[in-house]
Amino acid sequence: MAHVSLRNVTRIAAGRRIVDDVSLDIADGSCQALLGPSGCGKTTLLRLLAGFDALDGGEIRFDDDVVARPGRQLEPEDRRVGMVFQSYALWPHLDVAGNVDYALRVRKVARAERRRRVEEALDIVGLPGFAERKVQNLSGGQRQRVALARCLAMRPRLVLLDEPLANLDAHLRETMIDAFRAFHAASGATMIYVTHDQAEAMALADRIAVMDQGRLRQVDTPVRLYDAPCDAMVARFIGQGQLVPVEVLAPPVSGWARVRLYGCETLLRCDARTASGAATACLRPDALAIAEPEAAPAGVPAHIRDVRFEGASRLVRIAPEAAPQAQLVLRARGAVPAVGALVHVTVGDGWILPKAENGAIAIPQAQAAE
Ligand SMILES: Nc1ncnc2c1ncn2[C@@H]1O[C@H](COP(=O)(O)OP(=O)(O)OP(=O)(O)O)[C@@H](O)[C@H]1O
Repeated sequence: MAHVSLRNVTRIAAGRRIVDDVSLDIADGSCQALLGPSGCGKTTLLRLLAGFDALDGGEIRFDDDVVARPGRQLEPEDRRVGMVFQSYALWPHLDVAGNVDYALRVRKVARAERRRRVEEALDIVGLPGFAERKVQNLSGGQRQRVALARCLAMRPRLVLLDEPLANLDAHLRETMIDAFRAFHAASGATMIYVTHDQAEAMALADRIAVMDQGRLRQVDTPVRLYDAPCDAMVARFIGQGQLVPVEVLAPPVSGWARVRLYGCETLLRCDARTASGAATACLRPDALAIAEPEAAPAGVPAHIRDVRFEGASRLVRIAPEAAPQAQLVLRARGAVPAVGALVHVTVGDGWILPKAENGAIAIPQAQAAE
């Protein structure tokens, strides 16, 4: 286990700051996700942690050890870091036990201890009895479990995972999330999990760091990220957030402010520093609902533009009467009036984005997991 600390970490490539002044504390034994769109710098940050790339500025520490700073670079093999990649990186000519055992043999761990660790690791990842199977005959999910077992057997203090489920189909991904949780519980290692899939990050991580263009936008618990995004990028990226203009009518009371939204008054959650005046709110499809027709008209009058059947629910696109160009999406559970019908849309929940201070984005930098 290790407490990981990054201070002003910067990596420059081809004249660009592809990791730009990243500071982050990751608590001992926690699972930290790095989440962001393609090209935002997550893999580069992971490579800096592993020691595959050198940084151009800042410092990385594992507990009290400085493992990287400009001019000092601890070799990857001396960092006690385990890696799990989307490509599995298994030896095709070895059987399952041979793969799990390989690095232990290189490190000259005693035979009895090796056998015990391999057996234990295969049990934890759900592959008991697979020791003598050839890896070529395993499915993608089983191969990834072997890669996890190999990592577990090494007892690393830090495990770096780079999109480990990207090659698996949706159903397998679900079951593998349980395997990762078991892995994390059994190893007690600090985990840093890179993904562009927010559902994966939410299901696994204690904390999520959202990255964009080399920088951290928000570091928070999954619940806080969903409920209180710090800016427009995070709001849109997480949970299909939709940004709408509102007018805050009065200063907030106990975290709620009265706002005017498309001509209707409603209450939205907000930061205590929210001021009256123009603001932007984040509304999620699940928090909007079509009012019952027999109820007294309340909510935002809007026309139904489009309905998409999704099995358990319908995704409904609406255009507010007060701003027909603005389209909002809501998720409805029951029957939906026909396209073109006028309905009233109620807002069950919404969040007013904090204002940027002095042109900079107000980033909540939550401390490492308690
Ligand atoms: N050695 C390099 N030289 C030049 N540019 C690089 C180098 N390595 C990465 N980049 C660029 O830096 C940016 C960040 O790359 P990185 O692979 O870290 O992103 P990512 O968030 O992991 O993306 P993905 O999810 O697509 O893997 C990209 O624009 C990439 O093209």
